[in-house]
Amino acid sequence: MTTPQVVVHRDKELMAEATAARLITRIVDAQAARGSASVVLTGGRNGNGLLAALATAPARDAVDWRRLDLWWGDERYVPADDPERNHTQARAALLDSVPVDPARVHVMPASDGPYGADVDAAAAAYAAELAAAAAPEDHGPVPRFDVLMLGVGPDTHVASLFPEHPATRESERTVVGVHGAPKPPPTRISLTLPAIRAAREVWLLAAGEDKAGAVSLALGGAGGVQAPAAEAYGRSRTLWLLDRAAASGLPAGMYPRS
Ligand SMILES: O=C1O[C@H](COP(=O)(O)O)[C@@H](O)[C@H](O)[C@H]1O
Repeated sequence: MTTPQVVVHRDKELMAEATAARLITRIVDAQAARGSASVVLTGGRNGNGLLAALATAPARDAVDWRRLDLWWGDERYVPADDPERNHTQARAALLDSVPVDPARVHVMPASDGPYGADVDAAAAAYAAELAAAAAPEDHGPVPRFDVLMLGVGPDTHVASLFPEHPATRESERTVVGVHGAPKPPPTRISLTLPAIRAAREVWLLAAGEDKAGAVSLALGGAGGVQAPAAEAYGRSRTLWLLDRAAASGLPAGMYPRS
């Protein structure tokens, strides 16, 4: 487990811009070191805000978009063109305006796809896709993602792992079908905590007053079943990227204040 580092920005706009700049640097460094990079995207307000900031970032063309694998941390199990899909929102925010290789954009299955209503089969298929992409040096059933991003929900959920939900206890599978999620839509696909922890770096994003309670609970020693965000960490780095409102419940001394 890596100790979380907390970075607090003035507001959500600056947080999105600074995180976009950070992500560009991380991708460019990974491409220089290993030839390609792999990033796991998140949905939600902060995830989409980051992608929109990336789309207009002055340095965005420093990324070789064709040498980038994109995965998702979770997806809503609805039809492929549904506006609720994280993929649909990511396309609008960024993916339709950069030259990504479609074969390297690893979209989670949709409910009108080959698995129909069987979300567990859809989740197993995504797990198989991850396993096929894992190299021997990754030493596990998923690639060693360079950066895995997670929006933190007001209830501390990350990906589609909700507090007290059975998916938070999963210790074997890397991807699960989620039934009865408390936030609509109820049927989802999610990476599990073991898959999340395979990433080199895990970045948790939270902005706004409605996230302050979740941030202080997760960083205040809660367990992963009560507060899934508390147990999302990377092998080399765990970074909490916040705005001042989301950080307002943290004790003095947890991050440098300006
Ligand atoms: O449902 C979801 O919510 C979280 C957080 O969303 P936010 O709008 O409260 O920031 C998101 O990270 C996740 O990917 C998504 O499916």
